[in-house]
Amino acid sequence: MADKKEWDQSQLRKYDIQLDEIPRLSVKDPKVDEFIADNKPVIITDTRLVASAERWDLDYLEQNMGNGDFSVFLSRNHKFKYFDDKKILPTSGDSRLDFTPPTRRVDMKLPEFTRKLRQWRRGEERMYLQQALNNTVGPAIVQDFLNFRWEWINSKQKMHSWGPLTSNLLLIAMEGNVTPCHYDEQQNFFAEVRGFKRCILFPPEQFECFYPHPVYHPHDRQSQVDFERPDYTRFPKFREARGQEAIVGPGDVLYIPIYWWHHIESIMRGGYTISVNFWYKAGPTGQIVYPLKDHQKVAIMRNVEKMLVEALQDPHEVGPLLRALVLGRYT
Ligand SMILES: CCC[C@@H](CC(=O)O)C(=O)C(=O)O
Ligand SMILES: [Zn+2]
Repeated sequence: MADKKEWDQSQLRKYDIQLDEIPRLSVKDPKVDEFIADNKPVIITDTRLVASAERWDLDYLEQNMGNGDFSVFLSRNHKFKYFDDKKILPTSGDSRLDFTPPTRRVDMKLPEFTRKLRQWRRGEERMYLQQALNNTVGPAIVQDFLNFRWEWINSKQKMHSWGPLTSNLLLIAMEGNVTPCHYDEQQNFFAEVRGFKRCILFPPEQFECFYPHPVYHPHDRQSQVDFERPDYTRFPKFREARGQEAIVGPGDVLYIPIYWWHHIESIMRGGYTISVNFWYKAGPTGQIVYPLKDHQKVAIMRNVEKMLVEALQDPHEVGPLLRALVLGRYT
């Protein structure tokens, strides 16, 4: 008898997007390495990568996380759209450059976070704990962390010539929380410890469907498209987006390839979720091979944008200059 499904479609938010399935492969399947080598998403089951965290729940974390401060983001809705506060320009009087942060970050001790989580009432700000695991956590958690299956993940890092591990983020989300569509410039092994998260991914070649904010903007790398209410007038190519989705559950590891767009939501009415990600810098480019890969073109576009903003100083001159350069000449 197939085990009862642990979630149903009513717990997923409704989007008008064409979606296929992300393949699920056992860690023993050699095809796993083909997917990683091809920078294609895959869910890897039975890795035991974070098995030592299986006992992590709010009580255990409360008792063992130590007395450090943890970064908790607060949002007045269910979206936690990342922004880089180092890119927020001083108020310039030019309203086009003004930025209103959609969330705010506070420091919390873990007992305060778990208490607020238990006492949360609709209408209150939602919370999302996002904290790099470091040595300020308690000794039991350090032990669990050291007991991650580092030999497996290190072998993947080596086999695929990735760069160094940059961080492991501990993610504790409330049910229904959404991290809107964005890409990262790092390879990511995304490990689900508790609860269920729906992950929707799109390849870098669909860049034109997602209209990311400009590189100088605090929302750099984040899509401007609101999946719940897409503005097809401003973002017509969003209709052409075609993604792959999967629901990750405890013990699943999702490979999110560098530069791939991803939207991740903790399913509604599924309780809080706990995830740990493993971000790696890209490996060395080595010999440039043509035709260029799509993510390389994204990197080139980023460099052109950065150079032009630097050279022109006024970001509003970038559009007109690029139009003058392209229209009637490269079109
Ligand atoms: C801050 C990182 C959040 C995470 C998505 C999620 O689990 O909500 C993600 O985007 C990633 O691991 O790259
Ligand atoms: Zn991400």
